[in-house]
Amino acid sequence: MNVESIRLINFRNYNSLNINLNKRINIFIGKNAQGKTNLLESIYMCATGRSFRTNRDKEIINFNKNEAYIGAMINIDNYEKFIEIKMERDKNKRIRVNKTELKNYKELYSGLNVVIFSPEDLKLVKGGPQERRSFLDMGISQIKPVYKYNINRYSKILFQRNNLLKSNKSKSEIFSLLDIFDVQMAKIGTDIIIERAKFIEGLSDICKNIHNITTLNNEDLTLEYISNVQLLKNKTNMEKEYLNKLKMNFSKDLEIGTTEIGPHRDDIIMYINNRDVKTYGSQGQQRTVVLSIKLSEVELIKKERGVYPVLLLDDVFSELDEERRKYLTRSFNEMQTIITATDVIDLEELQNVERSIFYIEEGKLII
Ligand SMILES: Nc1ncnc2c1ncn2[C@@H]1O[C@H](COP(=O)(O)OP(=O)(O)OP(=O)(O)O)[C@@H](O)[C@H]1O
Repeated sequence: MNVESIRLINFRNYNSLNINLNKRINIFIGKNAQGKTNLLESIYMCATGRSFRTNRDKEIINFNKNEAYIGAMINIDNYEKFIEIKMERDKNKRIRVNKTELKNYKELYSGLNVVIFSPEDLKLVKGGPQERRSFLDMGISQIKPVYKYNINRYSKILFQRNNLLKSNKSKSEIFSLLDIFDVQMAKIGTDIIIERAKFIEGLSDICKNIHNITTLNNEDLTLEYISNVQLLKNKTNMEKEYLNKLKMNFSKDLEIGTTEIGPHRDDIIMYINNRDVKTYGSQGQQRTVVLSIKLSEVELIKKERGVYPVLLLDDVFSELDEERRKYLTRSFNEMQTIITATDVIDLEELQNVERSIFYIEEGKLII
């Protein structure tokens, strides 16, 4: 799986860019604020349909323009696919796959899997639960299109349910009107929780090994998935329990004007040697945990899809010590890797692997 070429028009600080990527290693070098992360962002968008930096597409359009375009030729199992995204101010973006426009831009399943690793990912450990849920959602959606569909439906129902809770209708009227939402919520929410638990279980197994290696057997990393709906083997029973919990919590939900029960409150706890990393981990330990999780995601995608994803590394080399840098470098032996850095980087472990080096200045390629 690889990105063959990318074309950007009025995308952030790129007025116009056409670039053919190497199947293996691509290194983009440039000073700060020249457009390196912007380029990774455009590739990420072709894979997932959205940015990893913002939910507001208009931020992506060049300051002085009204529309932006990304076109990427991708190769999946030797089959080429052309993904195009067009963004206009005050309009929803439009996405085309092989020249056919999607009815809904939220339905993009490009088949291109990407894993991004950047210094910002420290939020995965240090940030709030929202960061970890978003990691789960982006990760699972790339492997399972139906999950993405369920997440969109769940968000809509949650929004409607919360609006009803805040409305000035009588308590009994709200209670009876909620029924239709609750049944759907319990059904879709159960599917979401089951998928998340499966994902964490798979990730956790791989993570244990990888983290053992990245810490020279010093640390035992475990990931625990937390939900306020109990995970049961029998899906029908789980849905029933979930529905029951929603009903039991009705008075409290009404009082606070929002829904407390469901996967929108899920979290992941990460432990090193049985201690919560968020609370007790040093900055270096937290960084290594993120590295282990990201590399585990790569392996999980390989396991689920049979091919490696494209790895996007945003300026991470300067943050890692020698040992971890070497480990990371060896891990992208088999996949297309797109790296950004402010200086030339030395990949001595991969001397014989083909690579292209690009220099970026003010949104332009310097030849
Ligand atoms: N919508 C936009 N229109 C034009 N320029 C933009 C837009 N959004 C961001 N930029 C510009 O893009 C540049 C930042 O690009 P980017 O984040 O890719 O930098 P970078 O090369 O990765 O830098 P660093 O090494 O500091 O992370 C900034 O100069 C910023 O002003």
